Amino acid sequence: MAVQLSNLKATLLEAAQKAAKLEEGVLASHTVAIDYIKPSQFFHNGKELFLGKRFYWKNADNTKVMVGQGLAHTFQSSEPNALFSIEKEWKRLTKQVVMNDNLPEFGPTLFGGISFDEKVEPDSNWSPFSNGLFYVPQFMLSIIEDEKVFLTINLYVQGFENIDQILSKLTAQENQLLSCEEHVKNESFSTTFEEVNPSNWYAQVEEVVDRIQKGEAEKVVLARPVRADFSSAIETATVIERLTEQQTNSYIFVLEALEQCFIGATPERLIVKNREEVKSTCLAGSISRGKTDKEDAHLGNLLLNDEKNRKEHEYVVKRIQNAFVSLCDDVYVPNYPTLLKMKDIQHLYTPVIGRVALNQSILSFVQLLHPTPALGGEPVEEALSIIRQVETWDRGFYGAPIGFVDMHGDGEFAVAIRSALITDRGKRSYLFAGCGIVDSSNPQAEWEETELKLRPMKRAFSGDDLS
Ligand SMILES: C=C(O[C@H]1C=CC=C(C(=O)O)[C@@H]1O)C(=O)O
Ligand SMILES: [Mg+2]
Repeated sequence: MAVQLSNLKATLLEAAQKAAKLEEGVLASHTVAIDYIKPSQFFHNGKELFLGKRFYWKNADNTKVMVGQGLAHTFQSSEPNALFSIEKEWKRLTKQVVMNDNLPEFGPTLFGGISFDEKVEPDSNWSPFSNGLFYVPQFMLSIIEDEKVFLTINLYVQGFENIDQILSKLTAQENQLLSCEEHVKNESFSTTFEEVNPSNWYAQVEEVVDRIQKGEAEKVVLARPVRADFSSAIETATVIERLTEQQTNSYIFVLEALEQCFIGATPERLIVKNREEVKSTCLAGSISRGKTDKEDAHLGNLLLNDEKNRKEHEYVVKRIQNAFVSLCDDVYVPNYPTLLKMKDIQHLYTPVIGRVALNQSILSFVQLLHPTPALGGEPVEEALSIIRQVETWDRGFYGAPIGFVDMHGDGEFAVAIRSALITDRGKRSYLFAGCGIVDSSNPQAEWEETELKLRPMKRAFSGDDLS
């Protein structure tokens, strides 16, 4: 057994004492080092106990995996400015947190995301997510640099009641989560994909190009959904394993909300903050991968020198750079983009690095940066208003920030693209892909670009190679 009961009990009792004194709930957070367990297995082991209350996160440079199960505390907001109220409550909780003192650097973590456009009322598929949904998990597995493995148990404690009963329940749940009885299967799911209104999408791109040419906006990112129906309920852990294997330099994320499951493998970092250092990524401008190294390099060169793609990219660089300048002391941005290559696609890539005052929280960056022109457009309000008029479906959390913040206000958020919403008890899913429309965009080329962007999720769902 990983967690010493007497130690956990001491943490809970201390939190109970504090809660009684403060006359409000206090978060208890207890972390111990444990033996390695495959994170997809840990996720899978919680299916019975915690379905609908789980999350999964792997960062793109493969240095951190976090898997959350169960809810110690939920932050959900349907108000505008969801992040603002969530941050306020998070600060209150972390100020009073009680932790076991052997690993003080691993306090509690808040994981979740916000919707792409809080002015859009969530449709029935997205309503469990509201405008913002964040979890403090009851159990969290953290794997750092592939070797340091920790289990955190969090509990929101309001008084002394039933601590022994709570302890025995936590122990039983912990045993179930760490056991490896039923392995994750790698079965194929017979899948049919159906474009939701394809001909309409061509007309939408034409309309947006036309409106850009008339000067209503400079760039608008237009997206489209694809529906997938599975012959039998899809296994989320299987999809996680395939994405991990196939999208090695992407973030992999899952956020469950009741019966819905949002999942994806995105290459795009919105922001990472580690003490004074903050980094973002400008990712916009795309071309396919070549079949040979020579063809791949040739395509990369075409992309680096393509006027339309450079323009798409430049809007993103300018905006993120300006946002950083407003919050940071020092900002570094290279003069030219380089290439970021994934399995199916290559992108123009420019990192942005800054230094901030220690008391800035990552959430202020999320608030300021989202939506970047890689997902919204330029100018932002004009682009959002065109998206609201032209797209007839709800993006929900697609294209929006997803990630975590720790008790110091540090953390990391990715942009939730290359993603899908699994619904209908695993029998159906909606995949999403978008592309940056500028004055010279061609509907057919943009269609093909979104096809490339859909491939990782299609491959992970169907189990087919698609190469
Ligand atoms: C909107 C998406 O991609 C963005 C990120 C990288 C490249 C993009 C592009 O070239 O259009 C998009 O701005 C998506 O994958 O759904
Ligand atoms: Mg593009």
